[in-house]
Amino acid sequence: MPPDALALIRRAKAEKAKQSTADVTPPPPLPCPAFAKTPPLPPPLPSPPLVPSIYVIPDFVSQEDEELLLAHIAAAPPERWTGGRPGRRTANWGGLPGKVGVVEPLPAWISALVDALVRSGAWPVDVVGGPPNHCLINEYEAGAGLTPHTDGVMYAPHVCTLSLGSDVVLDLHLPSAAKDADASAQPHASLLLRRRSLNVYAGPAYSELFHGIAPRAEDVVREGIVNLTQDDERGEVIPRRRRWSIVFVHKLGASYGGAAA
Ligand SMILES: O=C(O)CCC(=O)C(=O)O
Ligand SMILES: [Fe+2]
Repeated sequence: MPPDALALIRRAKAEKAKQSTADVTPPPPLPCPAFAKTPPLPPPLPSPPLVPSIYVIPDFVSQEDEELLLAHIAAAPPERWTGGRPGRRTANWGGLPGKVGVVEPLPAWISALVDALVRSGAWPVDVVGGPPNHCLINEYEAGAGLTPHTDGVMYAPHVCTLSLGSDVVLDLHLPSAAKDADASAQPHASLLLRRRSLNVYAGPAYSELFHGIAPRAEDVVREGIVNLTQDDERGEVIPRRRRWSIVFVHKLGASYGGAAA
């Protein structure tokens, strides 16, 4: 081989090595959202029967913080995500839902949100028995639904859910109706979850009601939605967009890296 061909090969190899080092250099970490103005927990919603202990806090996070949260979600490694259901995929932090021992602490950007939940009163650590130790993120394609379900006995009966990216109507079903219901069944009551709002449900609302999302391209602001305010225009049609929900729970008997207590 002529000497200049050898030199060319060496240079190409060196370039390739440089390139692969560049590929594995991680991008600079995204800043944590500030959550500077999270509003306090309002009184529970005035309830029809069997919908006590439900709160919806509008504008829980600012637009800037929503953008940062979505950037963090977009930066999550693909292996975090599990799919399978049409139109929805989920990612978990703090160990897998079925594993009682929490095998990882929450990352800084999620911990910052946990601190905001505790500060605002939405997560009463003493009542729940500890801070949130598991975080689940759902990503819904526009119009996708969620079968009515309860979150189960593995968690303390207190959940906070932050809605991002789109407004959606969440339906609440009585257990008797929910047993055979699909997501499109007539609900007992509904909540309008605006983007950036926080939804809290606890106690009987956690244990006794099923919650689900009907698959549909748009929601209509209507009676039967129990958290409407004077500002919500009755009859307004709200097209669904891609939506993310960040769900915080406290897995019972869990400890970082340890076995079940
Ligand atoms: O997306 C939502 O608001 C509800 C999510 C939910 O119920 C769940 O992940 O268990
Ligand atoms: Fe749920």
